[in-house]
Amino acid sequence: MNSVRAMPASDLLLDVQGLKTYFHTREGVVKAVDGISLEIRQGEILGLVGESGSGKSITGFSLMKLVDEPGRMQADRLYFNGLDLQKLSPDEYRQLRGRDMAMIFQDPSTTLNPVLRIDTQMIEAVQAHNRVSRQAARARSLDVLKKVGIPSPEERLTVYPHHLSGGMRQRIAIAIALLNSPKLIIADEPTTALDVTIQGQILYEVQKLCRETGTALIWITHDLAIVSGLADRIAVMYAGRIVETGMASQIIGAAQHPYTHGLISSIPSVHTRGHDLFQIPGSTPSLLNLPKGCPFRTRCYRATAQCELDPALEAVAPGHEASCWHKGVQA
Ligand SMILES: Nc1ncnc2c1ncn2[C@@H]1O[C@H](COP(=O)(O)OP(=O)(O)OP(=O)(O)O)[C@@H](O)[C@H]1O
Repeated sequence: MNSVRAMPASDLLLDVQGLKTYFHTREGVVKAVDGISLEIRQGEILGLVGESGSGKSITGFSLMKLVDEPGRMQADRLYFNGLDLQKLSPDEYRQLRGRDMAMIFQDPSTTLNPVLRIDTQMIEAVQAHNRVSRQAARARSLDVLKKVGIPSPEERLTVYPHHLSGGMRQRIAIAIALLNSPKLIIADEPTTALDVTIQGQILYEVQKLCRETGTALIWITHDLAIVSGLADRIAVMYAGRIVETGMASQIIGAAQHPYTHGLISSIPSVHTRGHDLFQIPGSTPSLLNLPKGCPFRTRCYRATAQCELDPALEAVAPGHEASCWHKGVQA
């Protein structure tokens, strides 16, 4: 490998500084990810939250180096497990994917090949990264299927994806992500299309497995409620930027950014039952035409003329940062 392996600093697994992914389109430059920084420790669970179009999926795809043309990605620093990801060859990146970092997509058919039986796909996924026999790869597949709560796993192994329900297909896709015990899993809203009860079960099982194996997890969602009980830390994204980040308790209990206040107020609770739910006024601005300064200012109840200048992401408490000129807990 021609990549630089730095001395792994403590238990830091992912160190991203100034990540930008821009799409150069006919209409102009879409700044889908605009200079974000993320640090993830081994075994840590991070919730990446924001409305549709805020750049969450593109952040995940960028880390996996799966951004298609016309997307261009660059970073000031992009280290994973001591490896400088920007120095990896396409082949080295391919080796890393599925072995050390894996992604669970919104739609399981992104992972599953419709014309191959589940056992063929799982055995191939194990053998792509390990010199083991078919028998050993099959045993590993069976073991992981049991871990993700698949009933009658022996039978499921012998079927094609279309014989399974949507929930079952997503569990298989999750099992494939877990097959090679990666150090990091990026889950991109994998439960959104599923029934709420199944969503809860899958979420609980993935979290439990990650805790057991020390796997770090980035759970991407538009639903702050989902990650509030699951994540160690939460990063809130808006218009391609991280606008607030902190421990889950800091975000839920002492949010500083008006956008985070809005997301929290939108969470249904027993108190809102039968009442209209709060909605953040307006909609996400086009990334082609963002307002000058703070991108949230056109929808913000605290906006002043000062917000026409860019606010920096600043510490408000140890491990808690927000980018707002008028940061503070909700009155
Ligand atoms: N190939 C592309 N060309 C141009 N713009 C793109 C492309 N792919 C994504 N984008 C834009 O990048 C922005 C961020 O998209 P992204 O999918 O990351 O949002 P998201 O927060 O994950 O939303 P969702 O929850 O709807 O998936 C959007 O404005 C999207 O239109």
